[in-house]
Amino acid sequence: MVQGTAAGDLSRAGERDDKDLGGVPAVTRSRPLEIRVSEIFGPTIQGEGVLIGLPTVFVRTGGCDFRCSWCDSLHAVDSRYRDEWRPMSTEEVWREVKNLSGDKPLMVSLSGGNPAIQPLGELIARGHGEGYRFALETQGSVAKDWFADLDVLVFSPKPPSSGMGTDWRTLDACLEMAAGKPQIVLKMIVFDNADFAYAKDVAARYPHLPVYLQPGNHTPPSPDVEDDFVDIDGLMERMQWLIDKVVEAKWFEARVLPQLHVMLWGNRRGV
Ligand SMILES: C[S@@+](CC[C@H](N)C(=O)[O-])C[C@H]1O[C@@H](n2cnc3c(N)ncnc32)[C@H](O)[C@@H]1O
Ligand SMILES: Nc1nc2[nH]cc(C(=O)O)c2c(=O)[nH]1
Ligand code: SF4
Ligand SMILES: [Mg+2]
Repeated sequence: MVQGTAAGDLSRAGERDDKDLGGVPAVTRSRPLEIRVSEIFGPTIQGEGVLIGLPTVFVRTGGCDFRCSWCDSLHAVDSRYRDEWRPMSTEEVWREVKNLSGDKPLMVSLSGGNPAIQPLGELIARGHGEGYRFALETQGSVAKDWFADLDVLVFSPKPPSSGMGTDWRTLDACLEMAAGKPQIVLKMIVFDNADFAYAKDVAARYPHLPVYLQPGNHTPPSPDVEDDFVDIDGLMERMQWLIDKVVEAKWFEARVLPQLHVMLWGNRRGV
């Protein structure tokens, strides 16, 4: 299907492969949009945030417009690993999801990398037709019109420790795109006091959104190292510190959750 959007339209960023001549598409797209996939795995449990514990298949897309200092999924971010990423049609991704779930509808989590830079609208429509549900994890740096078709949208704006900035206009645009159907939540990673203050600021800006706070994993995996060491004691200390902060601030609407999959399986991929 031809996506007839104007050049520079943020809602379609990353979906164009036609030559652009001053806003006039010179080549009509003749093949379906392809999704850049790093890995598809599951069912496992959702380890983070509002859907924690729910059996889920993950579609992790390749490529990200951010480079967080502590990213735990560099194999889906750093272009050094792009040889591992597969361009797949919606139908191919869909077949793999169905195969993994044994044809029984369940929650599909779209993560990455930044899945918002991939053409996922058709996949969501395809899955909905068969009773599957879709959650998206994104930092809120790219807005897409298909956000409105999701079931759950997890915004994870990045705190100071990540080394990334926040473009509030883009975050606002993402929220506007998603207005209506999806359940929208904030999931914020906290490593230190500055991150905690940032999380409070974001929550104050969007007071209608439920807040999930997640202690940062200071031992994220390196894609080049086999050893998947995780400092669980350190994670639990940070978790307790974060709970103390929440209680001290009387922030009684916030929920504090660990990364359950990291506690269970460490930094292993595909779980
Ligand atoms: C790998 S990201 C992919 C989706 C999207 N790019 C994003 O950041 O929301 C999925 C989730 O993992 C979180 N995350 C990444 N590295 C982490 C770390 N070292 N400790 C805790 N959470 C982390 C992100 O903040 C995000 O909420
Ligand atoms: N079990 C499990 N839960 C997760 N929640 C968010 C994940 C992610 O990397 O996006 C993730 C993941 O990789 N595994
Ligand atoms: S935005 Fe998400 S995937 Fe991208 S670098 Fe940050 S944590 Fe990793
Ligand atoms: Mg992860």
